[in-house]
Amino acid sequence: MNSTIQEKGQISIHTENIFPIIKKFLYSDHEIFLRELVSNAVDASQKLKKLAGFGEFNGELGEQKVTVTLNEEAKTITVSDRGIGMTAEEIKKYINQIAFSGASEFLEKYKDKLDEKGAIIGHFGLGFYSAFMVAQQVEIVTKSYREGSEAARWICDGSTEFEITQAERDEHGTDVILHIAPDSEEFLDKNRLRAILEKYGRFLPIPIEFDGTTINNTAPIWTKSPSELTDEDYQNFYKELYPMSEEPLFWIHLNVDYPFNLTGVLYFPRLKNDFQIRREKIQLYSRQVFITDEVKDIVPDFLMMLHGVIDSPDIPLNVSRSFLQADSNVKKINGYITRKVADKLSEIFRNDRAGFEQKFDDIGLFVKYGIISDDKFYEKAKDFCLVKTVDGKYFTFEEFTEAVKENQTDKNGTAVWLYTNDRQKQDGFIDSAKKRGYEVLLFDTVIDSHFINTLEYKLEKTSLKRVDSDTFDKLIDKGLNNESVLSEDDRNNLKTLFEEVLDNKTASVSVEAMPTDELPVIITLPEFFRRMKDMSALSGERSMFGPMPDSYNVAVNANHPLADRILKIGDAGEQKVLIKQSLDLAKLAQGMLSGSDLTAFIRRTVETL
Ligand SMILES: Nc1ncnc2c1ncn2[C@@H]1O[C@H](COP(=O)(O)OP(=O)(O)OP(=O)(O)O)[C@@H](O)[C@H]1O
Repeated sequence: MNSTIQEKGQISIHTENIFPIIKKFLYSDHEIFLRELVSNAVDASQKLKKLAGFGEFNGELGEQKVTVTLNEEAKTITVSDRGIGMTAEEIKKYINQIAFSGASEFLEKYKDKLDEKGAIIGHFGLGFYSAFMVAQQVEIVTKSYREGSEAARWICDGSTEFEITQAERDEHGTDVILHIAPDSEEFLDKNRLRAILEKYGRFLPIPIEFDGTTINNTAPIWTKSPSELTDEDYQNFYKELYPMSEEPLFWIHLNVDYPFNLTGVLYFPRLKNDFQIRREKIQLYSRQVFITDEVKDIVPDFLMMLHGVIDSPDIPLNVSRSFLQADSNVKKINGYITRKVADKLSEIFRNDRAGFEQKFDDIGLFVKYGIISDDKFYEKAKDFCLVKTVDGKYFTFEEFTEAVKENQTDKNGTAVWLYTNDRQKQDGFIDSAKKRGYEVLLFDTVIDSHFINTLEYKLEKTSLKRVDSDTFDKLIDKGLNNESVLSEDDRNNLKTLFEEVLDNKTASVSVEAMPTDELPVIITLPEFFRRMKDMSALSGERSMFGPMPDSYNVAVNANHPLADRILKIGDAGEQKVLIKQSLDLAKLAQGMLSGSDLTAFIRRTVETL
């Protein structure tokens, strides 16, 4: 080995010493040094393969792979490739100038954001110099692929001074040797290194060898053409990504190269009702290098319920997250993915309606979330989004509008869609609705209260009412008033009697002429207030609707024989008991009776047996 110093020099950069800043800046993410060095090694290998392909390199290509070696005793980590290598001149140009200026430019640009942890996607742009986050000295031993090149060694200890000497090396390629600093010895651990390599490099296009094994799949399915792939390939890849998950429902292969470059495979997981815990499963890659699985701001919120991989070199990685949302490529990418997802769902809907219905319980949450949050998605989804009745029948919006037009249009020409959010609790109300031939929809997922609002806003002349929000004649008010068998005086009397027993200022009492086969008293929860309450409960906010009192209506059926009996009963005590009993029955039907009220009700009922 020739150790005569050929050149010592000073790297000219503006920042006096950028390394402490690098350390501070990337404090939480030191491990990315390995991603940067391995990516450089992969790039160098691919460049040589390309040159050989063009006929510009006729030497021995050798097995193109990148090897990572850990030497715990010497406290070094070495990244080796058999790529294009560098001449001493190229080291000066690429490492001393480009890499250094790249690093200082990067820091210059983002130093205002030093405290904003994770502000920059994947901390891209730092490249080779990220080695100094963990190394006290970095050594490069390299030989260019060009014929007659001499090997060179570059050493730098993290100051702006470097040294270049001649070196011994038979084959073209580069070794980057990191002499790990005392405060970074955590990286001198085999398992830790393997974990980092698997995280960032599991789909790199050149084999990465570590500790005798290859850690990566060099040709993940998103880099292939859909025509080469079978369903099994997609399913296997899903298992590779998420070994613990259930099988996906279906998938979309993304592949576009104009006006931006993007490939990927997105999977529809079985979501059921738990969309919160399944978020952040999409992995973002840039040319097969893992960047992040926090794709918020890159992918529309509702699409984050999907799983899979997106690979795009056109997503700017060295900008802060707030910039990202405004980036025109990111906007276009969002639009493209949304469109592809909607098209896929539409295709399944058209080609296999039965299969689509079967899957809808799993994807309904996703489709509804999309409809709520994205107008463009709504424009497509309105034709395939389904609503389900309590009898298990599925309808599109248009089909349902048509199905209920005849029987569920009120006197103002508004179609009324009835729904339940709890078929057990609202069983009596559902039953009454069905007796009248009404269809009752089932809206019992976490986002249905938002979905209902969106539907009402989007659909023309349609209102949605929960089955227990009004008495049946008013729920769909067709303007056909039942005759009351009671006089007006009797009705007023009855109202006062009930108000006295009820003794609740937030509830209102009305006496209505209902069919005799309806219950004597019905408690309804007005749609508007109930919805406000539901929404504020869902958002968890203490909004202006904060802890709202239960507002409900008590409707006394004037035509029920009990009404007449109550009025005619001589004994005031007995009258009170009868009113109390009928009120409690109505509360019971609404699930509103509990605690001491329920106990008292049971005692009273037992006494009458
Ligand atoms: N293993 C290597 N073999 C050959 N050349 C290399 C190798 N590593 C680095 N280089 C050269 O050094 C240059 C600077 O590397 P650096 O990682 O700082 O930036 P980059 O790879 O160009 O960009 P990025 O910021 O995306 O990493 C590279 O462009 C390349 O020319």
